[in-house]
Amino acid sequence: MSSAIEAELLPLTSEDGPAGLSVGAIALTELARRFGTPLFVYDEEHLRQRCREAVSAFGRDNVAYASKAFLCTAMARLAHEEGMLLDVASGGELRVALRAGVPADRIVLHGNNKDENELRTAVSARVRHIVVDSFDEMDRIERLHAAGDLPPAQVQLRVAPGVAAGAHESIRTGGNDSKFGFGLADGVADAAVRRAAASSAMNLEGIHAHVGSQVLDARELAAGAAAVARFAAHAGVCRLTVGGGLGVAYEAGQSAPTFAEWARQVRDAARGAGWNGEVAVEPGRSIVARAGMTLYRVGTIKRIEGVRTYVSVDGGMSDNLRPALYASRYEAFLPRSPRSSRPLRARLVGKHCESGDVIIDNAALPLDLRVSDVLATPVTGAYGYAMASNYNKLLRPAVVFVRNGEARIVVRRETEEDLLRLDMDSAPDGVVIPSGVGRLVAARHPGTA
Ligand SMILES: Cc1ncc(COP(=O)(O)O)c(C=O)c1O
Ligand SMILES: N[C@@H](CCCC[NH3+])C(=O)O
Repeated sequence: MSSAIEAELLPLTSEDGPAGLSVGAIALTELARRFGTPLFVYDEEHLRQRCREAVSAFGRDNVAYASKAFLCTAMARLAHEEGMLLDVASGGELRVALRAGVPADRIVLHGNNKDENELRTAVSARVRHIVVDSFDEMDRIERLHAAGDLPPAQVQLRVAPGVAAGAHESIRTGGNDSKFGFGLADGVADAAVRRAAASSAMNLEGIHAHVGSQVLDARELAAGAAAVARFAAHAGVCRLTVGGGLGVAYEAGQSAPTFAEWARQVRDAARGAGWNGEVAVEPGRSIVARAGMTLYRVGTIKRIEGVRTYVSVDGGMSDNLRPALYASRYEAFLPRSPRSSRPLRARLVGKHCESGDVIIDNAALPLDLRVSDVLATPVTGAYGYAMASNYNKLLRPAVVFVRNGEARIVVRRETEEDLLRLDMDSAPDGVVIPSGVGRLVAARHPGTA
């Protein structure tokens, strides 16, 4: 644990040079200087390579990038250019994908509680298919169809196969006790197939399931695939989607299956269960996690004799919620000296007013770490920016793509003006109205107290 950061945790174009670690042929310290911190940096070449590997393992029409892991128009465009479909899980994600120019027939819509607007937008845009999650959603699709001139929706049915996997309880989805999908165990999935097949508002093309996320053993994904494949074969549909879930290494010593291994395992499992068609997947984390890292600046180092050392950086749980939510582990290193050994033990924390604002408990760090150093946490490309918040009114970081010596901001850093723009009681110049706010609200919104 005192050794230098492992190359397997860094983006593919990482190189050690006189200015320290570079990604996409730009030194990370230079990126921090130019764009400020905290900063999300993505290796564009790495992103593209992961997309290509996934497409080559599963086939162009069988792999959708699960955009919930990280989405902006640049990412949507990149995944589309590399031949992937795009999985969106809300009207907002759908909007970004369409704005990026991804054709609707390369987009699939998910969600356990899609509202009428989301469904109307998806059906009228003619997305490739909608993954239907409940009978209430079928009611909505039928109402929309009956009310207007919308075509029948192309649908797959999400089932809960009774197989759950994943690194934490909160990210396991496929069990019988799940908010997602029609249960196989209680026969509800059979009823859903009968209803969808009989409805003139839906064209039932397939069965879908997703057992969970951050799964490092492909056999667990294969077990889920077998359960859902058996059902799909019996349902007589022509498409089978087994979701995402392939894990990544976050710490030294971990390893994850390749896309080719995942493909082999789920295909064999599906075939063994009587499914003769193709198998589609929706990887999110495994496309983007290792391509991205976060750069912070160290602000304070507090040594408590006989207790521990705290190292505070300028971000925290607002840009990486995963440690607080799932006890997820990360590593950290100094981009100025990536080969340094890391014998110092410290709790790496953020700047939020909360003791649980821990990025890495017991982090391994170099002894010469000092205030104002740029510190990097690798493998933050998935569900970092995507789950970022404004807690304590911190500003969401900028996101930069780097490639061949060029860096481009794909999402700009939030500004205080952005925050105030949503605040209905702040004056136009950003000065908060000091008194009478309650009366003002009442006058603007009749009916409020
Ligand atoms: C339906 C569905 N597909 C795909 C994914 C992507 O999962 P992952 O990022 O683990 O690959 C998820 C999230 O876990 C999901 O719920
Ligand atoms: N947000 C989770 C994964 C959820 C996957 C989406 N179904 C994570 O950060 O690991």
